[in-house]
Amino acid sequence: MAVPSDKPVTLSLLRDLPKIELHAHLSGSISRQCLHEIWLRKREEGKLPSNLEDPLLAIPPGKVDYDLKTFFPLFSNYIYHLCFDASSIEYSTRRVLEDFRDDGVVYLELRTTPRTSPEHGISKESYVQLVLSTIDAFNQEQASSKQSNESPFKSSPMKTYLILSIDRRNTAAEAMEVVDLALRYQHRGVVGVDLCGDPSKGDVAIFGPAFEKADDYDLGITLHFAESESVTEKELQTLLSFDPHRIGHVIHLPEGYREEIAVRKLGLELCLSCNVHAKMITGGVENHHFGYWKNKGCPIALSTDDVGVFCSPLSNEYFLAASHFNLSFAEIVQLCKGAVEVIFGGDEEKDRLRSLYKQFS
Ligand SMILES: CNc1ncnc2c1ncn2[C@@H]1O[C@H](COP(=O)(O)O)[C@@H](O)[C@H]1O
Repeated sequence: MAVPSDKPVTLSLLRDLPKIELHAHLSGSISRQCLHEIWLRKREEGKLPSNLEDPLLAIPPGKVDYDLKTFFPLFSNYIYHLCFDASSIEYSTRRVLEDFRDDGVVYLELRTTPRTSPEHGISKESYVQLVLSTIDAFNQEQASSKQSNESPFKSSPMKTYLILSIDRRNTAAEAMEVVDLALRYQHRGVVGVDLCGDPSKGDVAIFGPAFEKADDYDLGITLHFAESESVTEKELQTLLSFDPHRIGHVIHLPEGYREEIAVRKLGLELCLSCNVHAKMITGGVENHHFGYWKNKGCPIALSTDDVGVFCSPLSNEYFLAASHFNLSFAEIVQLCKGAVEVIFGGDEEKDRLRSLYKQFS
């Protein structure tokens, strides 16, 4: 039965709406509550690095005003000191998956930067294996579990895939290592590679060979693009020369780039709350460049970026878009349908998602 698409757009309707999340960083998606639980457990086991503050104090609930200067150190100075061994990486990954599923996400591309924790026997490869085995187990449970009847929409299990991130501080060799890992685990659900990290760091030109290889072997390519005001045209040209399928944030664009992006019909991963709270844009949601892009023909995937830090689940991102840009439910569904076309998970997944959205008249 078709669901009428003129329903009033409420947050609860948007929670039930089957959603696609394409831009979510694993470590940034861990809730404070989950970090707190890990902290308690590590303290009990006597494994807590000395003086590591309780997450509920270090990242106080309700605090979302992290800007680009205070945001990146959260990971290297704090979160990675809590999630450093197999049990904490597995536990946090699972909780992240549950949070997305509980918010009505039916297709998730989670991204993470392979990292090492030598004292705990974690190499970049075993880190990727740990995350993938947690995703595998979750995907299997999902496939075999009964879906809730409470939702007004025909529900579907959440299916998760992995994107491996190259950090802008990586060397060319480290970037190539990420691509090689992505290729080695393509058969286990790694679908793409990303370029992320502090936009004030590094020279992206050194990553050319890594992205060329990713492209040669049909990995999806997504790049953080024009995140900071200091971005140069040279950098944007270099990034476009990597032939990305999707780009994230897409904020500080010099003249001419909008047209180029529209001609290429690149998938845009737009993160409203993150950009507002981190002051990456001037003003509030109503000033977000989603307003510019919404009718320009590029598929848009509204995304959370780091829901653990900015505290706005995907349903809320859709709600913000609907309320600030006056979108009807039919327009929201249309937005979701657009995102289907730029997923990296292959034709079978696209068919599953297309048929899911067919229920809306
Ligand atoms: C403003 N938004 C952003 N811009 C750029 N990079 C970001 C980001 N949010 C997160 N990351 C990248 O993701 C890592 C944490 O997750 P993983 O350990 O990889 O799972 C951060 O260290 C940063 O490099």
